[in-house]
Formats: sequence, C-alpha cells, structure tokens
Amino acid sequence: MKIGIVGTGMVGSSAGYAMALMGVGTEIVLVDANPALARAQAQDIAHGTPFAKTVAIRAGGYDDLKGAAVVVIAAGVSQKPGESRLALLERNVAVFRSVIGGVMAAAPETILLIATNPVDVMTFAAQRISGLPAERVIGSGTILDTARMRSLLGDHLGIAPTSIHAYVLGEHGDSEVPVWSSAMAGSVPIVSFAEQIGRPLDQAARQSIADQVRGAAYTIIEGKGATWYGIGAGLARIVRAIIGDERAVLSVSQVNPDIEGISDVPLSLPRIVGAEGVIANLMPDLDAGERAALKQSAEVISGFSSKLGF
Ligand SMILES: NC(=O)C1=CN([C@@H]2O[C@H](COP(=O)(O)OP(=O)(O)OC[C@H]3O[C@@H](n4cnc5c(N)ncnc54)[C@H](O)[C@@H]3O)[C@@H](O)[C@H]2O)C=CC1
Ligand SMILES: CC(=O)C(=O)O
Repeated sequence: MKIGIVGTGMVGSSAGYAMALMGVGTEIVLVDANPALARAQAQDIAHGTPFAKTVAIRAGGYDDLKGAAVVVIAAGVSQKPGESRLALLERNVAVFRSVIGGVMAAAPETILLIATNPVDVMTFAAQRISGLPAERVIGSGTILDTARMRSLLGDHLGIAPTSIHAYVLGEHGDSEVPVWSSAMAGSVPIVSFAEQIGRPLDQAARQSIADQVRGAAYTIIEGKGATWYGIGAGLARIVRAIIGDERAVLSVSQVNPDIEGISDVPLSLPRIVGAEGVIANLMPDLDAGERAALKQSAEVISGFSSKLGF
C-alpha cells in the first residue's frame, strides 16, 4: 500500500524512517519543496531497509502520490525556542494552501494525516481546504502527549508504558487535558494501582507528570532545536492503524461538530481509527475539572480556527 509524506524535514523523514523500520506500507513517496532534500532523505532511509522490513522508499512529486492510501503532511515551519505552537499559524496556513491542493489533485480519495503545528488548527485548515469529510482528515493531535504521559507514568510506576491506559485530550499544546479520572494501569484504576505497589500518585506527583508532558516540547526544543523521534513513531502508528484497518483506539485530532457547546472545533478525543479514517469518536467519563478544562481547550483552539475565514 502506498503512503505519501509531504514535508521531509525532521518530522516527515522520521515518520518515513519509523514506517520503514516497522514495515508499515509497501511504498513510501517523499515530496518536499526542496526536491534534493526529499531525494537525500529517501536514499538515507532506503539504506536502512536491508536491516528492517522491506519497504520501497523514493522521492517524487505530487503526481507520484496517485493512489496513496494516506498522505502525511509535515510541511511548514516549526517552533523556535520559547515560541508557542500557535505562533506558527499564519505561515503554515499559507503553506497548506499550496500543499493540500497538490495532494488532492493527485489523490482525491486519500486520508490526510496532519502533523504540522499548530496541529489542531492545521487539521481544521486541511479539512476546509481539501473539502474531505472530517473523518478523513486526521491530526496527530495528542497522540504524542498521550505517549509522553504513558512513558512518564511507566517510569513512575516501574511498569511497561504499554500497560498504561491513560489519555491526554484537547489541544496538542498548552491547554491540553491529562485525564486522570479514568486512567488505568492494567485493569486497575491508576491511583489505586500506585498505592498497591507503594509508589503513590498523589496530587503533587500527578501535577509534576502533567507539567512535564505539557513542557516536553519546550524542553526538547531548548536542548536540540526541534522534536522528531516521538512524533515520527506516533505518525507511523496512526498510519499502521489506517492501512491495516486495525480499529485501534488512539487519541487523535479531528474537526468535531460540538464540544461542550463549541461548534466545529478541531481537537483530540480517543477515536477508533481504521481504513476509512476515524470510524467513531469516544467521549471518556470526565470529572468536573477535566470537563471544564476540555471546554477551555476547545475555546482556545476555536479562538484561532474560527478566525481563519474558511
Ligand atoms: N504534531 C506534532 O506532534 C509535532 C509537529 N511538529 C511540527 O511539524 C512541522 C515540521 O517540523 P520539522 O520537520 O521539524 O521542520 P523542518 O523545517 O525540518 O521540515 C519542514 C519541511 O517542510 C518543507 N516545506 C515547507 N514548505 C513547503 C511546501 N510549500 N511544500 C512542500 N514542502 C514544504 C521544507 O522544505 C522542510 O523540508 C512543524 O510545523 C512542527 O512544529 C513537530 C513535532 C511534533
Ligand atoms: C513540537 C511539538 O509539537 C511537540 O514535540 O510536541
């Protein structure tokens, strides 16, 4: 199955590399405004495939995306140290006006998977520019924040992050909402699990983990200029769910008709992801504080998306 990636800088190339190592798809086509970069990334990743699952990876133009089941969009600018994701909006919407047109002309039946920041608002822009139904325009959303939360909780509890079932919802950004009230370790509510094994998750421990998740991008950007490995793996995971029709439950972004009274707002909820894109949206049981935080997150995003003029 063919997968396209538009924007082959750090994020796009890391997604391609993760897909090649995980054996996601049979053919990956890399497209970039800088064709020499796309060619170099394709060659470099291809040299890893003899050690991995065999995936053909090559550079191309928009025409080469014809027949792609999924096209990942990671084109645009990224944050400088201290800059918020929302500060990138205007520049990246301009990039999307040309990129999405090129993709849709070649692959009108595709599913778009958006990584470019601010990812929720860019998912909204991509949906409006492409005219695709909302369930076929997926933003990576909080898949990365959820992974960061599970990784930190795994460290705290001394268990595999894959045994933790907890989500970050809302914006992939400063207003994100870690959901503690329904978080589980194995099949045990996480606070009870933590008490039973003598590693309590009291309010201070939960706040510290939430702060580290929210601040992770800022911390990493301060240290190495950008983030790419975590999101590269997250994008490969979403693509695998789509092309394998896995019906996996993942926290990803999509334009929602209504969240807490706010209409047409793009944000992350747990969603069932398969061959048709998002198959169903799930609203977890939230406590009053989490519900208010989700509404506030929706308001922050809507404050930007509703002013785009789409
Ligand atoms: N969703 C998430 O969780 C994450 C999102 N990001 C975002 O991903 C985006 C990409 O980040 P990086 O790869 O680090 O940036 P980068 O600067 O390394 O790569 C961006 C690429 O986009 C290409 N590009 C720009 N305009 C284009 C156009 N009109 N057509 C085709 N290609 C074009 C550039 O040539 C460049 O190769 C940023 O917006 C960044 O904030 C980054 C990390 C995590
Ligand atoms: C840059 C970004 O969005 C992240 O690493 O979360």
